[in-house]
Amino acid sequence: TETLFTPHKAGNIALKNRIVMAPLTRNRADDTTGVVFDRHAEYYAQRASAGLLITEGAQISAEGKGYIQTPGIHTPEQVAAWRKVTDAVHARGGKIVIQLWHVGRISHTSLLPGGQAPVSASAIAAKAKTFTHAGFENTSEPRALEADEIARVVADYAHATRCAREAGFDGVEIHAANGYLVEQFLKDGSNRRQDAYGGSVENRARFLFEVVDAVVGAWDAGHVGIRLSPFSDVNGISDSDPIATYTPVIERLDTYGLAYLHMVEGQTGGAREGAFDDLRQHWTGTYMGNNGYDRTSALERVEMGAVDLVAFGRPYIANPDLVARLTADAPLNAGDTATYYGGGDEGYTDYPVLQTA
Ligand SMILES: C=C(C(=O)O)c1ccccc1
Repeated sequence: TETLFTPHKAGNIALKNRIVMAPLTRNRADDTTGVVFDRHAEYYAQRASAGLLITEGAQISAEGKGYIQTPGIHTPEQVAAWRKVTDAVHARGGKIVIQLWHVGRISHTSLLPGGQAPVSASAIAAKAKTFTHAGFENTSEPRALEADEIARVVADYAHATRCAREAGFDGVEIHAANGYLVEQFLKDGSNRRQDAYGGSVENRARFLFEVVDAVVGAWDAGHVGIRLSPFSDVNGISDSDPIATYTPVIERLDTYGLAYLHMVEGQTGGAREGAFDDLRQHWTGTYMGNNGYDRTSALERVEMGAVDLVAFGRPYIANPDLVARLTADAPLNAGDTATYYGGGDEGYTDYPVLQTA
């Protein structure tokens, strides 16, 4: 039978086990250039025993940046820096994809070129905060993208995909979750457009599918995953009927033959709530479940076929050798929340591995 520790092929990506490192923003990249450092190669390589690593969100453009010290995947310097990470992970037999991120309105004028306003589906400010040089601040009032600007944003996703391929990644994950740009179009609480990108579910999903078409077109479906969070209201996002919105979206995504669907099962990093198992029925490809998994629930949901892969977030911050610990049913290190975001090696590359007897 399939267990947490048996191999699995997710699209074109062969995984040695079902354990995935979920995307985790850690705010340790160079804030001016968006490049990652040697410590990033060490951090990801330490965790290479995972079946799949998903990097922290990496912005696809300067406009897509929403927090201090998050990395980019859209300039030659960023590509060269990420190359060291993929080489280090591959040298340890690991597989790694990069999460393509555009924050939309979850940003601040101080983080954007020329102090410009963040962009979104509509000019509706999020009830959310972000990390700026002044601390934790309210996100800025966004402007609505003009219809004729959308093609440029979609092209930025394709460009970032080509950069990811050049940097040696095994694939990309489209960040379509957690209240960022794609969800700002898809969910009805943040999209009041009167054009072809607003109103009906089909119109609100138009941007999502233009992004999927562009990313798949820049590589191929088997190297592209997508992350959704239908039931999360993180970052001030909301949808009045997630089942009505996401059922047709997932049915149509299923026709692409993507590498995987990564589902945040409930509130991001919170309650496991919402009918995610109903939505799963519309997906025939590889399904990656995330949110609050522990060893027992991971083993159970893989063995009953509820999920194919399990993405662990916080456990991977403090346990580089999570696979060994889950295999041995060993205790896990607790994470130090004070060093989750920002800083250097402390609380990043210095967590201890299990001492084998
Ligand atoms: C990229 C994030 C997400 O997807 O929620 C994120 C950003 C900042 C802090 C935590 C998480």
